[in-house]
Amino acid sequence: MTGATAAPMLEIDRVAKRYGETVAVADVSFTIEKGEFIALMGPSGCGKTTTLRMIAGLDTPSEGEIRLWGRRINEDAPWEREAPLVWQNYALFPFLSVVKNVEFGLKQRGLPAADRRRKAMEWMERLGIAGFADRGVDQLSGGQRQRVALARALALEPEMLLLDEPLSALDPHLRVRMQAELVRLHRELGITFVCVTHSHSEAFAMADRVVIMSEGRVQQIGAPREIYRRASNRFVAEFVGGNNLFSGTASDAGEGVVRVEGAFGSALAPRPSDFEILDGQAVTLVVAADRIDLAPAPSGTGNEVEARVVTLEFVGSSVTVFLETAGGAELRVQRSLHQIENTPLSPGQAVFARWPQAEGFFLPA
Ligand SMILES: Nc1ncnc2c1ncn2[C@@H]1O[C@H](COP(=O)(O)OP(=O)(O)OP(=O)(O)O)[C@@H](O)[C@H]1O
Repeated sequence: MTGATAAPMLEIDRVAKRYGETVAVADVSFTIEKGEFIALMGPSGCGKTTTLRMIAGLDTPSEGEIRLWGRRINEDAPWEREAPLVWQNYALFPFLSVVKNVEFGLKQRGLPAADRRRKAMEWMERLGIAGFADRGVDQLSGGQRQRVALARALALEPEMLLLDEPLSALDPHLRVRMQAELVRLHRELGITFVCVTHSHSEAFAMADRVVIMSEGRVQQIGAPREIYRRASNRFVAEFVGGNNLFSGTASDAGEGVVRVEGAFGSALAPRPSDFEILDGQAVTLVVAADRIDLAPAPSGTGNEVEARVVTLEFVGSSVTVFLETAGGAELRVQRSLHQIENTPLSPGQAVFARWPQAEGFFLPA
């Protein structure tokens, strides 16, 4: 459409979806700009698939409005929207060959046979599956099937591609490769991607912005780094993982600095600019586990907490050190395997956990 000057590509405006008594989506608003890669992420049942289905036109909102380039599309049927959904492999037609699967949408659109074959082959070449054109889809691996599903959707040249857990059926090794492939395709094609996932690593590795949902509501929207480094509430801080949430009592430490004292020990952190913290108020200080250092002796500078190593957890080349502070609070620190090898730690060992003042931030009450 013309005339709509700065309207975002897609607007989800106070959308709710109820199925009888069940509230699948309570109140969701966010916008998507053309060319973005958006990930909808949250725990099972938070309403992310329902949100995607409403964007696709497979479900109609009970309340609110969905606008594409400023135009309400609540009542538009899926085929009236330039947004084919790539579901997982089960959505491929097992009785059709690979090329017929890829051609399917083009045939529905009435494209002549020669044109749709040419277009299908182009996309299959691009996705590295042209060699399987005449195979049945049940003779393909998970990754190949995922490529067929992608080729089928992309052949329609959508403005926006909606992906529901596109990588969940793949083994971990293949998942990482397909993840890189999706990022590459997104960059090359300039199409807007909206992807539902419950996987942190997928969302944070692929998306420009992540929408974190819980119980049918948006908890935070932001670039992956922003969400990791500045969770806006307790749910997000806990959900993204890797954070310490220290409870304590606040007191003024002068010059834009707040002191927090609690079972974890005592620490200073910058006073937040967007909400107030009063003396004596109960607060939660967040410090990312990978921003804390461990040392055998106190240095006498910065935030320092005495603690004892409880256990170590090794996942790949990353090590999480679980500690207990002198006051009995839990503390976790993330190290690389390399760091642990250089400075071995063992359960029961006494250490000093330290972090720069600026690394801590407060959650709003
Ligand atoms: N057709 C339906 N009828 C009744 N309830 C539904 C329907 N679809 C979804 N729900 C409910 O709405 C809530 C949100 O579902 P939704 O599928 O959107 O969650 P999700 O975040 O995608 O979860 P998952 O990661 O498990 O797929 C759930 O409690 C679900 O049981």
